[in-house]
Order: sequence, then C-alpha cells, then structure tokens
Amino acid sequence: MAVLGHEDDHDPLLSSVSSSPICTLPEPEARGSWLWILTLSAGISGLLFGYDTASISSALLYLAPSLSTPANPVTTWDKSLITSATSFGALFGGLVAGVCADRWGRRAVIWIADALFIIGALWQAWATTVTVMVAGRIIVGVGVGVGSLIVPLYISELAPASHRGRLVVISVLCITVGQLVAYLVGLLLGERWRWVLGLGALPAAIQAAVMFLMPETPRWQLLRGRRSAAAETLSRVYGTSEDSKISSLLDEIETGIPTGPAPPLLSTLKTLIQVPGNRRALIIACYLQFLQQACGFNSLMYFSATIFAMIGFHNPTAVAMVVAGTNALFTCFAFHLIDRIGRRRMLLWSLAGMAMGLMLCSLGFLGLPDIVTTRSAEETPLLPAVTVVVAIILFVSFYATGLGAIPWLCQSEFFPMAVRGVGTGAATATNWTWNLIVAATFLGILERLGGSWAFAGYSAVCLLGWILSWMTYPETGGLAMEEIEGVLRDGWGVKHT
Ligand SMILES: O[C@H]1[C@H](O)[C@@H](O)[C@H](O)[C@@H](O)[C@H]1O
Repeated sequence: MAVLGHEDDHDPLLSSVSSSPICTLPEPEARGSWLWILTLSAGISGLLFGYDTASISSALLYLAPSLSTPANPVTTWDKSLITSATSFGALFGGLVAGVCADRWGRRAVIWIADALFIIGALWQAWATTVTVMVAGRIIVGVGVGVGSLIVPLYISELAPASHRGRLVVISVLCITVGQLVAYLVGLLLGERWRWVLGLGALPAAIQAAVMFLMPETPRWQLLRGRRSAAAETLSRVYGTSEDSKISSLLDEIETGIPTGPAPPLLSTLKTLIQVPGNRRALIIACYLQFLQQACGFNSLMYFSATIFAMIGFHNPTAVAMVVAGTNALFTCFAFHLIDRIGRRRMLLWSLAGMAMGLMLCSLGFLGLPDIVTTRSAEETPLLPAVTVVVAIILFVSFYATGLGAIPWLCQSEFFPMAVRGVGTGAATATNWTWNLIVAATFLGILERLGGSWAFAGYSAVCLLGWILSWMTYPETGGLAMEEIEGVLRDGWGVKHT
C-alpha cells in the first residue's frame, strides 16, 4: 500500500513538481486500501476498453468462415468495417457521455457503460452475419467511449489531489493490461473467437455489481445540492468524521460548483468556448488527445503483427506482444513518476523520446526492401529489421511514460465543474475521431508511401506536439481541481523552468 500511503507528503520529488500553490485540502488518513478498491473497481472499465479494442485482432483471423454465406463471403472491407465499428461507436459514446454524466451522475453512467459492454459482448459472440457483428461492435464501442470518459472523471473527482495523477494512471494501466490480456486470450483460445469476444461480458458484470458499494462523487453530489451525501462520501475518502475538516473540504469544492438549475446544453457550450480559461482548457485537452492518436501508436497496437510479418518475422504475433507488453510495463513506470516529477516534464520527455524512436524506425525502414511485396524472411536484411523492432520498443516506452496517460488525466482535471461534462466529451470525441482516422489510413499510407515516410510523418506530429506542449501545457500536479481553473484563467500558466 506504500505507493498510496503517506510518504509523498514528505517526498522532496513531489514538492518539486512545481512552484504553484500547494493544495489546501487535507491529505487522506490511512485510506490507502479504500482508494485502491475505488480505483480498481472503476479501472475494470479500462480493462474492458483495452480488451474490446484489442481482442478483435485475433478474432479477425478466424471469424470469416462463421460469418460468410456462399453469396456473401467475408471480404477485407468487411474486416476493416468490423475493426473500425468500435472506434465509431466510441466516438459517439464519448460525445454524449459527458452530458449524461452531468445529468444522471457519474455512477449511473458507469452502469450504462457496463450494460453496453455486456449486451455488445454477448451480441458479438452470437453473431452469424457481418451486419450483426458490426452492430455488436458498435454497441461495445459506445460502451468503450462512455467508459473512456467516465472512469478518469470518476476517479479524479473522488481522489485527493496528491494521489489524483497516479490513480488516473492506474485506469490507463488497466487499458494496457486489457490489451495484453486480449492478445494472450486470443493466442490461447485461437479459433474459438466467439469465446474471445464474449468473455468481455464477465468483467463488466463484476464491475456493475461492485459499483453498488461505491459512492457517487462529492462534486456531483454538490452539483445536485446533496450536501450531506457529499459530506458522507468525503468522510469515507479522507477517513475522517471531524466536522471542521469535512466542512472545509465541502466549502473548497463548492467554490467550483455552479449554482441554480442545470443550464441548457447550448449555453454550456457557449460558456466553454467564450470564457478564456475554459477555451484554453478545451484547446489543451483536445490537442493532447489528437496527439495521442495522430502519433500513430494504435497503428502499432492494431497492426504490429502485420508489420512484423511484412519485415520477415516468423512469429509476428509473439513479436507483436512486445508492443502490448512494453506499453503495460512503462505505464507502470508512469504511475510511479506522475505525481513525483510532474505532468509537464513527463509529457515533454515523452514526446521528445517518441519523436526519436519514430525517426529511428523511419531510418530502419530505409534499409528494408519494399515491405509490401517482400514476403520471405530470407530477403530481409537483419540490421534494419532489428533497428525497426528496437525503435518501436523505444517509441512505445516513451509513449507509455507520458502521452499514453496524460491526455486522459488532463481532460478530467482541467475543466471547471460548470463545463466538465461537455469539455471532457469534446476531448474524448477528438481521441476517437483520430483513432478512427489513423486505424483507417495506416495500411494505405504504408502501401502508398512506404514505412519510412509513414513513421517520419508520425515523428513530425510528435515534434509539433512538443512545441505546442512546451508553449501551452502548464503543470497541475499537487493542485486541487478547483485551483487548476485559476492556472488557466489569465493565460496558459506555463512556467518555463
Ligand atoms: O491511453 C490509452 C492507451 O495508451 C492505450 O494503449 C491506447 O491503445 C489508447 O488509444 C489510449 O487512449
């Protein structure tokens, strides 16, 4: 429990995160285990996000005979449709989840995601035609989109400031573990693809049950005027029933809560765009989500087996597992670092390292013959092939240590309560839009421009991201969510140290 315990209060690294004001909220007392339960139970959605987006890659190898009819055999186009249907559904889910979360509460929306995961998983397992399968993938996708927004939001609204970063990173860690598990299950179950896809229903059912034991977030409870319920939740989170502490916490949170009835959507959208601080939060959250996808990481996640087969590896699926494994491993590293060295520093290092890894990968591809036409390992020169693998591992490790997690954290902590739902919705939708674009264009780019240009292009995106982040991404580590609003109120709040 040490990682979530008290040591950080005296951690010199943590206090060097920034020279910004230190959080005024008291630290949790001996609530380590409770925070773990909270995070792991909410993190199951991350597991499902990862599992449902990655399990299709192994299922695709085997599902064609079961979904084909003599008149309609499964085509490559059908396979692309089946793969991208999830991202399409997620785009829609991400857009509406924020608004629903403001109306019905965070917990209710987690249950909605669970229902979608369960229905979608079973639907896919029983699919007998491509159309039915695509419908199942869209249902699961909506669940993934809803879950990808609501879980970091739920965790960050419940967590104390000093632990918020690491707790949200755990939910991203769950995504990466879900992706790894999906590859493993796919490898183990092989052609029993219906089981591979149907299994996604199980963790969702467990989460739906566990969420009955979890509280609503105090911020949403206050938004709905439920002060005594919020006080009860806070006393669970902070492990204290001392009235003076709880009421000072409530007062602190209440400063960020809008009063009066919920305004119509259009006026919330106006507040999001017209108020300078909100607009800055929106710009940062959206460009970070854009960068996370446009850097091309998921083209490796979804197609690394294809790439490794192209450059001549005999067991491409096993090599591809390296991508998922490195991603999960280095997300653990991010977990360890985030609240110690700070978000800004981690993001800048991450983007610089990714740009380097991708450039190396691009150079490696220069030494390879035309990968689209080359089919045998004998034709592949060893050095460039090894360079590509090493470069990909380098890229993935830097990605996982920063850009893989920070956009989710940023979008759940940057928006003031009044615009949190629509703001996080817009950022989540940006993520899934670019996820869809990258997944749909990667193989075409590889075919038309070749690996060298493809990866050089992704590297340029990272460089652009570095410049943008250097200019505009402020440090928010250690600040209460209500204090972050102040950082962006009169400018970008960046301290160039
Ligand atoms: O944060 C996650 C994580 O990095 C996953 O590995 C990736 O597949 C997702 O697209 C991303 O949103």
